[in-house]
Amino acid sequence: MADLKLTDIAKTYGGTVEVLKHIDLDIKEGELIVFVGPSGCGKSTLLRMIAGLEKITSGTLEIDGQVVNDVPPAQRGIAMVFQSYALYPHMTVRENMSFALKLAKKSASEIEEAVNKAAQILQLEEYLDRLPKALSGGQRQRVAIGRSIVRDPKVYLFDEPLSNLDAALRVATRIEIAQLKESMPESTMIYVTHDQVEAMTLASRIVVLANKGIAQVGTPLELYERPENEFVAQFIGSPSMNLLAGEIIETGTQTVVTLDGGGTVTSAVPTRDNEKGLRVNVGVRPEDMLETTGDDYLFEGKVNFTEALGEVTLLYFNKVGDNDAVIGKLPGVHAGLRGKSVRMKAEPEKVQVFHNGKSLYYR
Ligand SMILES: Nc1ncnc2c1ncn2[C@@H]1O[C@H](COP(=O)(O)OP(=O)(O)OP(=O)(O)O)[C@@H](O)[C@H]1O
Repeated sequence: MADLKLTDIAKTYGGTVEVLKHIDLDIKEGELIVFVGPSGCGKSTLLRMIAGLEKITSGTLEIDGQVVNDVPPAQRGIAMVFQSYALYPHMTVRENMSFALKLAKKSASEIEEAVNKAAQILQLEEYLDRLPKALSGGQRQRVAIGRSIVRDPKVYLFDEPLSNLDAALRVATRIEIAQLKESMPESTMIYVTHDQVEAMTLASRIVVLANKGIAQVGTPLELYERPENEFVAQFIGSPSMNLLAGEIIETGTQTVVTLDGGGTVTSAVPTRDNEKGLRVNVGVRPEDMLETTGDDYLFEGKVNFTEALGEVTLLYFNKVGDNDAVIGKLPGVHAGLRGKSVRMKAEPEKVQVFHNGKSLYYR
């Protein structure tokens, strides 16, 4: 299938509205790359430039080593699946899936073979003679994916394909997409989503877009465990990672930080001698905060509010200085902690250290 290489790509609308700049990205055959980022950060724009539906303002896009900036969409070997399925309502599932192949003047037997194969992969065999209106939302989305599969594209592009589905169907269709990817290990896929769980579960690598550029590229666990900057730290994971301001008091293979709120914490992020005294933000995820009665706490605060979600309880503490309110997430039910003062600690491996917004882990 295909490798993609994006080099210094930029997009400006109407000569003045700069949306993306300096986008460098290597995508290898067989990867499922997910673009995430805040609303308006340019995810769809980047996908549409790859598809050829939007002009690339500057930079180069290569597919399998060939620069395709000026190659029309139909000749790029790309298939795009949209959030609105865009099925032809008066055509059956079979006709919808055959349409592009008919246009491409394929023979009847070739079309039949391709449609039957796609229908089998997507478990649509029993619906082939139905009209779209007689299908559920999830089935319609499968037909939309089927229309791409029959064309045997080099690259699949998905623009929020599940966002019109209800919660249960989203989960079921997400798993189907994951299985579809497993059944086509060599196909390259790029997937835009707002949904963190989709990003974490589907991606071989996630690209976080923010401030017109790439904030970080990495595997889901790299982004979760070692975010490069505070933006990614707080964008990935829910509730967001807590950031607590403090000062480095011990450097070395482990770093000790005293926090403005009174606590102390050890991080497995190493620091250099000359970084003693540096002002930093310590980052700890709510799920990595552990209750303690000892003196080795990083944070002590009154629980203002609790939310019991069944499997976990969220604890909402006071704000500490300029930072956001601290949130803890304890397994089980702890509604009784409301109004109490609680100490929280964290294991050194789970503690990030940021200076000027960037993780010291990556120097
Ligand atoms: N044709 C256009 N002319 C001018 N600006 C545009 C045009 N299309 C998109 N934009 C702007 O480009 C920016 C990026 O839009 P884009 O749709 O790529 O973002 P997105 O990350 O996909 O957003 P969302 O998550 O909300 O779908 C937005 O600020 C948008 O207003």
